Formats: sequence, C-alpha cells, structure tokens
Amino acid sequence: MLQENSIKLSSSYAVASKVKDYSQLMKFNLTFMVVFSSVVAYLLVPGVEFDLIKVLLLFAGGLLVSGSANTINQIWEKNTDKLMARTATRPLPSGRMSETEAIIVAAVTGVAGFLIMGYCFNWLSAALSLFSLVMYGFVYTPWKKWNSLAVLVGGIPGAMPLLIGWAAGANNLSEGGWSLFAIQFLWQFPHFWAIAWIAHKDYTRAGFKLLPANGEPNKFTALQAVMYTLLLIPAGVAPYLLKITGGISAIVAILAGLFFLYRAINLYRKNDVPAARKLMFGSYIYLTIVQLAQLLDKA
Ligand code: HEM
Ligand SMILES: CC(C)=CCC/C(C)=C/CC/C(C)=C/COP(=O)(O)OP(=O)(O)O
Repeated sequence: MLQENSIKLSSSYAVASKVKDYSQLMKFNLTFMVVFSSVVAYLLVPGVEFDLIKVLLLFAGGLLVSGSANTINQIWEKNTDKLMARTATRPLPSGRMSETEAIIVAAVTGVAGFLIMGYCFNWLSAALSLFSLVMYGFVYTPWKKWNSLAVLVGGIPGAMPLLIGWAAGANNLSEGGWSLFAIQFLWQFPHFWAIAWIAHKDYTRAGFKLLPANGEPNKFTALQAVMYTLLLIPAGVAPYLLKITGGISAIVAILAGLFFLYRAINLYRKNDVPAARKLMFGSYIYLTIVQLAQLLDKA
C-alpha cells in the first residue's frame, strides 16, 4: 500500500516536472503574450466576428508554431544557456532533456501549427508563420552571436504574430495589419534593452553583445529606449486613424505610451538596474493594456 502510494506520488511528480520542462522549452509566458497579440489582430479585422472555435484554433496554431520556434532557439543555445544564471535551469542546458527529444518536439509542433494555420485559416497565415519560425530559429538565433543588429532582426518574427493574426482573418496584408505590426515592432526595443540591462553580466559571460552599438548599459542605451517609446505614441494612434479601432483605445494608447516613455526617461536619468527593471515591467504593462483596449474598442 505504502509502496503503491509512493509509486503514484513519484509518477505524478514526473508528469508535473515534464509539464514544467515543456513549458520552459516553449517559453510559455512569452509565447502566450505573442499568441494573444495574434488573436487581437485576428479579431480586429473588419467583418471578423468572435467565434470561440476559431479563436481556440488560432491559439493552438500560434502556440504550436511559437513553441516550435522557441524550442529550435534553445537547441541552438544549449551551450550558451549553460553559462547564464537566467537560462541555466532550462531543460536542455541542465541535461533534463535530450537534444533528440527537443528536435522531435520542434518538428512535430512546427508541422502541426503550420497545418492548423493552413487548413483552419489560410495558407497566407501559414506561410507567414513558417517565415517567422525560420526568421527566429534560423536567422535571429545564430545572429545573436555576431552583433546587436540581431535585435532588429528578431523584431521581425517578434511582431509578425500580428500580421499572422490579421492574415488569418483577412487573407491579405492590408494597412490595418501593418499598423498593429508597427506597435509591437517598436515596443520590442525598450522591452529587450531593459532586460539586457538587467542581465548584462550574464550576457557578457556568454559572449553576447546585444545592447545598441555593442555597448555597455549607459545613457546612450537609455536614450535609444526613450526614442522608441516616443515613436510608440504616434504608432499607437495609427490603428484609430486607419479606422480599425475607436477613439477610446487611441487615448489609452497615448496614456500608456506616456507611462512607458516616463519609465524610459527614468532609466536615462537614473542609469541603474532598478530603473531598468521598472522599464521591463512597464513594457509588459504597456502592451497588455494597449492590446486589451484595442480588442474591446474595435471600430
Ligand atoms: C526583438 C524581440 C525580443 C527580444 C530580443 C526579447 C527578449 C526577451 C528575453 C531575453 C526575455 C527573458 C527575460 C528573462 O529571462 O527574465 C524576454 C522575456 C519576455 N518577453 Fe521578450 N523579447 C522580444 C520580443 C517579445 C515579444 C514580441 C513578446 C510578446 C509580445 C515578448 C514577451 C515577453 C514576455 C512575456 C517575457 C517574460 C517571460 C517570462 O517571464 O517567463 N517578447 N524577452
Ligand atoms: C509565429 C512565430 C514563429 C513567432 C515567433 C515569435 C517569437 C518566438 C518571438 C520572440 C522574439 C524574440 C526575438 C525573443 C527573444 O529570444 P532570445 O533568444 O533573445 O531569448 P532567450 O535569451 O531568453 O533565449
């Protein structure tokens, strides 16, 4: 009886730790936010009505493709991830998962996500998903080792989920989709530089130079972050000007933009890790609020 209970306990522990490994492998939080942005774009397409099944399918397709892309990223980075405190406990660098298992996961999820997008939506959205996966897994990831331009390159797959969602609903790439793409594209720079500022020692140890001009965290980095948060304010109004969203969400985007700008200016003034951390959290707050407001305020 006692033995039976302990077998049950250890097998449920094994299941829980496998779930955790898979969640780390697909970078669940990041992937969730990416997929949420895709669903928002889909639902903002003029004429698209809320349909739970479609939304769930888009969630599933996005989760699978983005999960696959993140798995490919971690296969490449197994050795450098071992060198950073932030990433050393991931399943591959810690040795909890074999590379073969990760390759199988990446292939199965990538193909499944691509097919869901193609059969349940259209082949334009499937092709864009594949393009994003290749850009992230096979262009951005190796590029990270060369220079900081990688962040610009990574910004393309990072913002593509909006075009994928738009294409899933509209079967075209009209201005509305691009205006949503622009917001997430610009957003990523302050988002990432705040993170790279906090984790600077980790990145240096692993040989990554991802701050602007291969630099150190300093006023120049902060100024670049200020510039992008500033650009986000007009970009945030574009979906309203294109009659995709209403006036209230445009006001929310301006206010959230001012808040994000304030946090970037604060980093410029203070030049320290606590200010960078505030900017990083500010980035999550900004994007969540703006995309929720857009979703609730469809024109
Ligand atoms: C150039 C593009 C991007 C770069 C270089 C980048 C980089 C990073 C890095 C290095 C982390 C890890 C932080 C940590 O370990 O504490 C991170 C976290 C995160 N990123 Fe990004 N990111 C980019 C784009 C995006 C996009 C497009 C989204 C979603 C829309 C996003 C959402 C997130 C979220 C939610 C987290 C937190 C993950 C967690 O706490 O588990 N990122 N990002
Ligand atoms: C539809 C589709 C395929 C979308 C791809 C979406 C995606 C994965 C976007 C993330 C963008 C990005 C550059 C993240 C940073 O990775 P990193 O390698 O700098 O992070 P790390 O150091 O934590 O591994």
